[in-house]
Amino acid sequence: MTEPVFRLQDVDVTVKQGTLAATKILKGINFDIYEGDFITVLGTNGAGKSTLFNAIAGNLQLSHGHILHHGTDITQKSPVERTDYIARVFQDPKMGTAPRMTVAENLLLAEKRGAKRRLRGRNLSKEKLAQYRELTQTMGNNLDTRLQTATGNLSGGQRQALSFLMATLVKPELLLLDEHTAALDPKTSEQLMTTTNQQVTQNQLTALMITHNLADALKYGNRLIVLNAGDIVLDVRNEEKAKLSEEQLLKYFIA
Ligand SMILES: Nc1ncnc2c1ncn2[C@@H]1O[C@H](COP(=O)(O)OP(=O)(O)OP(=O)(O)O)[C@@H](O)[C@H]1O
Repeated sequence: MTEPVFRLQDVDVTVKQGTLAATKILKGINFDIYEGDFITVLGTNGAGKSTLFNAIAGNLQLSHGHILHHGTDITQKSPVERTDYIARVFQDPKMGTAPRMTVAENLLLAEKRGAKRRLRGRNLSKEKLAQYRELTQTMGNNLDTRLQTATGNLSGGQRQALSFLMATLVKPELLLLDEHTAALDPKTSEQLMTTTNQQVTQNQLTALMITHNLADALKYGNRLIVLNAGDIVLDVRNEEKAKLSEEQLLKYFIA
């Protein structure tokens, strides 16, 4: 197998809250992420899924272990430095977009990822708007008709679709999807999940997607992991993943 894009080596994350004793949330995680992997991430509440994302994105310090990016140790790199190659979409539609800026302005800002971020003026050329219209049409939820609307006035589904586009406009080396459809109604959630799958597979994105939906975890991606009490207890790919059933997965959710 080729070299992983990201490698987690013996990763522990320990947190201390106030006077309480320190708690180890991630326990000796060893995990390789390969280019083109689309990994669904399952686990009970509190298993450590978001903590895993926070560790990868640099929002939480490791108490032990290393994170490598193409073999280079990035353990001490800040979250901002890591945004050059890691993008994230959160569960909350309010995160990830600037509410007072229009859809088009948010997209323009997203284009600056990895480069100077300052938005010089807000002059969007006709060509740029046409390009954004085409791009937003791919989400199939009328976002293309709201390019000049302030993001704060969008529906939750449109705002999540915009967050997804912003995270992927400049292709990240790793896309972290943190239950990004969970706050949406069933129909909108399914629609965003379908377009997510299309975009991830068509653009050969490398992605981790946390979900509590067993059917989605089985249906999407080439690989599936289950976290339990801070450790990866199942890691399957391709044929092995295709053979898994919801019943087999349910075993991991019984205390
Ligand atoms: N910064 C922190 N400080 C203290 N405790 C934390 C911190 N981050 C996470 N925890 C605790 O670590 C445990 C794992 O949390 P985490 O959010 O990673 O779980 P999760 O698997 O994403 O759960 P859920 O499915 O409910 O979102 C929880 O008990 C949580 O309270």
